[in-house]
Amino acid sequence: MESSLPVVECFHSLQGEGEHAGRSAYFIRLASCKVGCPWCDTKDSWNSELHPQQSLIDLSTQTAKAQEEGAAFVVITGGEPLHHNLDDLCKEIRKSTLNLEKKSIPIHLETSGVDMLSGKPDWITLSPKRHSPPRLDNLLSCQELKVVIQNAEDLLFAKTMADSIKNNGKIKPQLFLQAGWENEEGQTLAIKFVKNNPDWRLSMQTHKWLGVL
Ligand SMILES: C[S@@+](CC[C@H](N)C(=O)[O-])C[C@H]1O[C@@H](n2cnc3c(N)ncnc32)[C@H](O)[C@@H]1O
Ligand SMILES: Nc1nc2[nH]cc(C(=O)O)c2c(=O)[nH]1
Ligand code: SF4
Ligand SMILES: [Mg+2]
Repeated sequence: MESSLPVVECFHSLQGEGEHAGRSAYFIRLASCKVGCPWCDTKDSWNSELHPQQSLIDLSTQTAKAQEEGAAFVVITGGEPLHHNLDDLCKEIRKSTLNLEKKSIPIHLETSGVDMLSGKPDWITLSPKRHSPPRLDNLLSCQELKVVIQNAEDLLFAKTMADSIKNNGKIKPQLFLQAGWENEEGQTLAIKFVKNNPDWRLSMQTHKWLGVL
């Protein structure tokens, strides 16, 4: 049982990436990541000791306030959020955001998928990493697969991940390539691949282009 979690930041913005890009979302960025991607854009989140603990009640109250202000869903990200057990956080969020129709705010999760799933998210964005591949059960339960492309090996890895889902899974996630930020090679490779492979779409980090959080 967790009553608090280390938090880097919480903010209300637009989802910048993937299928839900452009929609109003409240972000909870949990600290801690041991996956160690060399090009990670949130390295400040890795060491959880640098970030204060916030109570689950505070996090869910903030989420309920954001919902009142228009957030269509909450995104739990990090760091690597599944380094923590998310059951209690998600329970609190569901309780605080329950409306008269007995519906709670949808909970979206951004994860590399290296740890066991928790929290029963409504939407899982799985961004698998070549040097630290995801658990197969996570791969088979995601709604979107979003592979960051820095070089040609990453494209082969993206295809391998999609094939594993096709060969083992029942659900068919939307497939995205996301070019490494400020990586021209990644961008060129991703655009060419998507042009030739209509099952795949390009995910832009639109918030970075716009200069917002
Ligand atoms: C910072 S991660 C946090 C969630 C989780 N640790 C993960 O990797 O999915 C959020 C998203 O940003 C992506 N990302 C991180 N650094 C990036 C970069 N330099 N360029 C493009 N995407 C990046 C990740 O692959 C992931 O999809
Ligand atoms: N606007 C915005 N959209 C995002 N989608 C995923 C993000 C993340 O860091 O997980 C992110 C982020 O940091 N900002
Ligand atoms: S798994 Fe996510 S947070 Fe961790 S290093 Fe990789 S991109 Fe960064
Ligand atoms: Mg981000």
